[in-house]
Amino acid sequence: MREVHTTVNNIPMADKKPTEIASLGEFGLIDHLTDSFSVRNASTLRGVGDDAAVIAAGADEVTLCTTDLLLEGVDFDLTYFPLKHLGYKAVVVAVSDLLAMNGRPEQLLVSLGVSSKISVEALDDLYAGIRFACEEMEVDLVGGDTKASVTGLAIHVTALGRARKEEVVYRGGAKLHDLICITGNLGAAYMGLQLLEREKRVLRGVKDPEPEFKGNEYLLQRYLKPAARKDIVELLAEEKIVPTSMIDLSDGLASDLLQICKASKCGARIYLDRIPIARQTTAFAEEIHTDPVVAALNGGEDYELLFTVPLALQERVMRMGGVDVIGHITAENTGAYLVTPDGGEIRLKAQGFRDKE
Ligand SMILES: Nc1ncnc2c1ncn2[C@@H]1O[C@H](COP(=O)(O)OP(=O)(O)O)[C@@H](O)[C@H]1O
Ligand SMILES: Cc1ncc(C[n+]2csc(CCOP(=O)(O)OP(=O)(O)O)c2C)c(N)n1
Ligand SMILES: [Mg+2]
Repeated sequence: MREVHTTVNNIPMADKKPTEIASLGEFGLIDHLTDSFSVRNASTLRGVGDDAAVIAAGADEVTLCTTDLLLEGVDFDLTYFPLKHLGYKAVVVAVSDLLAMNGRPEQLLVSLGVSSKISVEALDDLYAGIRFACEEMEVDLVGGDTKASVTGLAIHVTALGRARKEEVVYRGGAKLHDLICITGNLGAAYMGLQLLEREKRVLRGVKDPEPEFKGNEYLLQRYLKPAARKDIVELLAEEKIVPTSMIDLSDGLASDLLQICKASKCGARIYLDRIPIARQTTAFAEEIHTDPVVAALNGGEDYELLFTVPLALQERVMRMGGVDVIGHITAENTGAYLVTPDGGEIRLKAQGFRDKE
């Protein structure tokens, strides 16, 4: 009998074992799946590869579009994640990608996969959080889709925004000697997650569990109710600063800075003692015998902004407040490094949450 040779993306299926997703990693998988697509419409100014897609809307304006999927058991655990907070966070995760393009968020579409164990009251709580986020970030809920789910809860948020064409900031615009700036502090959300997971472990099987969160409230807030930095995008506009590149910190500083380096074809030096880390993050990291810097580099879910500006804008950036300069852009062939206080250099590796999966 003749052997059948089907090919999928040029992989002969009859001769080869199926390729495990883990061998590509998430970013490798996205590239593998999307590489063979070309852009057909002149209105698609930027497709796959940045925080949001950029679509022409008139002569000077663009529409920005991004989508994020949150899955129960993967992105959140309903034993300790209040639904109101979850609704709020789902909006933040999507809106943050529009802000990372220097855009104004305007509309949201929210789709749900709802498992039978979820009550109408629980969904009311989820939507109270979504409503609160819509009011705070001045966005309109304009649609979505609702289905029963046979697995857990799935929340899928698409966010649309707008920007002037020349003000859109891409990942790929960082230039040699630019300053690397970040907002807020890093690693707190990851420590909040560690705290919640610890209390869940300790209190497993206890009838009326009373988790111990005293002194760590800030960590919980950063994990359960992160802020989208719309204030920073507004401040940048007030100061008339258009960053050369920008990304939101969802996957951890190391992984996200490497995305800037890859897209901008550059290297980077960041200084360990300049990475802002909150007191509670350091204290809790010590308590559980982990390194707060590792949490900042690889923890993820901070939803702060990382951007680069020309050296000449240092004073203006510092004047904004809430922004720290943590390093500078170097030539591509010098790689991306973390410089320790004793002058040691550690090569940055993408060890974000997703790369460990
Ligand atoms: N399954 C997919 N099909 C097409 N494009 C995708 C897919 N998954 C992710 N992307 C695109 O790949 C890029 C990187 O995705 P991701 O790292 O999730 O971005 P972000 O962290 O900013 O949300 C984005 O432009 C995103 O739209
Ligand atoms: C139960 C649980 N386990 C692990 C995590 C950690 N976690 C989930 S997503 C994520 C980073 C963001 O990744 P992704 O959803 O791919 O965001 P994107 O880059 O697409 O914006 C992290 C650190 C979590 N929040 N909850
Ligand atoms: Mg992003």
